[in-house]
Amino acid sequence: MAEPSNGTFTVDISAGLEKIPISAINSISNEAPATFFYISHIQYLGKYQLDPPPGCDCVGPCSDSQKCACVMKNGGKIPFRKIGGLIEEKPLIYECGPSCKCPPTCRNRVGQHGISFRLQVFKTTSMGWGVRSLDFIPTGRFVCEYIGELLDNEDAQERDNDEYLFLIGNNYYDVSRWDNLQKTIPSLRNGPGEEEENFFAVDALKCGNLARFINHSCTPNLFTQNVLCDHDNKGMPHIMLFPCEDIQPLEPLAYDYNYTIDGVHDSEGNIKKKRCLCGSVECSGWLY
Ligand SMILES: C[S@@+](CC[C@H](N)C(=O)[O-])C[C@H]1O[C@@H](n2cnc3c(N)ncnc32)[C@H](O)[C@@H]1O
Repeated sequence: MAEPSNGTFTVDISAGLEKIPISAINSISNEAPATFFYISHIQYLGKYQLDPPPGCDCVGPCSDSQKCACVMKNGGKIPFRKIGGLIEEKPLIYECGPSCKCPPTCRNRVGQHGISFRLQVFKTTSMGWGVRSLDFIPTGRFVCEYIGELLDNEDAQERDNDEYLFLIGNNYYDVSRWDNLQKTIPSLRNGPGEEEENFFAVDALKCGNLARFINHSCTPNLFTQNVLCDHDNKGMPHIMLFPCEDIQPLEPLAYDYNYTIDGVHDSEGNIKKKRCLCGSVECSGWLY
C-alpha cells in the first residue's frame, strides 16, 4: 500500500540568506527538495578578474541627467520607474554599482537589493518543483536573479547534468530583436567586444538560489534581463527575472528557456528531446 502522504513544509530554504524567507511546500507527497547549497550571490571563477566599474559622482539619488555616468551608459534614461519597475526590456542595463557615490536608495539600483516578494517553492503535479509568489507582483517589478556558479563554455560543456544550466545567450547584437534600441546603449554601438567572444553559463545544480526551481512555459509570465552592476564584462551579465504581466498570488512563475529544438545534445553528441509539460494552449510540445 502507498505511504500516506501528509506533505512537507520547510520554512526557509535560504536559511536566512534572503531578506524574506523562501518556503518550500509539497502537498502531493512526503518528498522534500533535493539537497543543494543555497547561495544568494553569483560565484565567479577566480581566473576572471572582475573589477568594479568607475561609477557615477551623483551626490543624491541619480536622475535622468547627462551628469550621471550610469544614466549615460543606459542611453540617457534610468531604466526603472520610481517604485522600481523596469520600464521596458532592454538588451543590457547598467545599474549603479559599488564605486558610485549615490545612496543605496538610488532609483538605478534594483536587482542588487534582492528579493522583495514572498516566493515559495512548491511541488507541481508534472514538472517536479516549481516556484510561485504568495504576493501580487505588478508588471516590471524585480522578482529574483538566476544565481549559481558562473562557468565558461569549456567548463559548462563538461558538466554531466545540464538541468540547472542557464546559458547566458548574448542577444545584444540581434538587431531584429532590438530594432533601434541598441543605438541608445553606447557600449553596444561598436559591435561585440573581445570579452564577448567567450560564452558563459550559470550552473545552479550544486549551489544556487530559488530561481533554479522556476520552470519553462511557452506563455511565460517572466522574462530574463541582462544587468551589469558590480563589473563591466558584457559577456557575463547578471540574469535578472522580471514579470511581463501582473502576477496573481499562487500563480506559478515561468520564463521561456528558449532552447533550440534539436539543439541540445548529450555527451556523445546525440540530439536530446524532452516534451514540454507547461500546459499552455500555445505550447509548442517540446522543451528541446
Ligand atoms: C531549472 S530546472 C526547474 C526545476 C525543476 N522542475 C526541479 O524540480 O528542480 C529545469 C528542469 O525542470 C523540468 N522542466 C521545467 N520546465 C518544464 C516544462 N515546461 N516541461 C517539462 N519539464 C520541465 C525539466 O526537467 C528541466 O530540465
